[in-house]
Amino acid sequence: MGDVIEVSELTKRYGNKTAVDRLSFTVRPGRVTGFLGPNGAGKSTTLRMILGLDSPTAGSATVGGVPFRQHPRGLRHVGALLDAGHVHGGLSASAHLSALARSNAIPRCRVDEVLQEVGLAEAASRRIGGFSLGMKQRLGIAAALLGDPPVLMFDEPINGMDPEGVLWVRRLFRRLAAEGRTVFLSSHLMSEMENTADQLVVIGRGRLIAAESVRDFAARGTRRSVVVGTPQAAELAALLTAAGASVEPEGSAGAERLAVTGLPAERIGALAFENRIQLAELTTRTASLEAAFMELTADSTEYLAGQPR
Ligand SMILES: Nc1ncnc2c1ncn2[C@@H]1O[C@H](COP(=O)(O)OP(=O)(O)OP(=O)(O)O)[C@@H](O)[C@H]1O
Repeated sequence: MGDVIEVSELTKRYGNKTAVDRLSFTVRPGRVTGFLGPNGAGKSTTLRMILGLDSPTAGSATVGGVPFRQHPRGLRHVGALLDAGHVHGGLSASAHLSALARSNAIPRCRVDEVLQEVGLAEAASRRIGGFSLGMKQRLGIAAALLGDPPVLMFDEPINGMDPEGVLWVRRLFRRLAAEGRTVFLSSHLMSEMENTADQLVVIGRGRLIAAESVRDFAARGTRRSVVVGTPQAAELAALLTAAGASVEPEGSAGAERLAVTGLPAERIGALAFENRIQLAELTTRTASLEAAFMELTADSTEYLAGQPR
């Protein structure tokens, strides 16, 4: 159902500042793709170019093989939330969505459906001016969903949401992807993407840093290790070292936990079993995504501790 978003050698310069630098990546349907980068990395500029709101200095961006501006179906083809604060505060939620529906030839009944969907049915006739940021995000998501589009893009959709809102929006994105849509969302926080996205496009200073699955991205960070708890720590450590693993005691001296790298949990368990060593714990520690992200973008943050770089 979804369409592929294809960004190719996309470049945007403002004067002598290069906001987006020969960026190429593909966003596929049926999964949630996170667009990740520190503040000022060029995410919003890229999204605006995909939507045809900014023209590239060089390169191209297409949705379903065609530049977005050439799609006759507009909101019925790509739904987007760019800046939740950028709505007319004097209108009610329902009037705002009705106007959008009219100008995009979307049936009026969709307005009530999407308000219901985002949990704003009760607030439909209230002025948007009095909405919290979280409510404005929900309204922006409602606008993106209005045309029931196969492609959805959201810029920092989780900003300003309360914990319950975050859980709701995660489920919504996952469902939209499961329906076969293309779902592309930006964030500057790895922690937001960790439980939401399947795929990641990571940029820093306008350049591509990584485009891969969340799992592969995590594997780039700290090496995978296995934590083993046992009352026979010294004995097991000797066996594991002999089998080629590297072993570090965990915590304070005399602790009965070992951090093991270089052998998978199954091998460690088998070795212990064969040698009648009792295990109290055997846990594979997955690399922290946050660590991988910090490591990879360390050179690309625009400002470090308030210092322009
Ligand atoms: N209209 C503009 N004129 C000049 N510079 C701009 C303009 N728009 C963006 N920039 C610059 O381009 C760079 C990328 O900005 P962009 O807003 O795309 O980043 P971002 O990754 O979305 O960051 P944030 O999360 O802070 O919004 C920044 O250095 C920004 O200052």
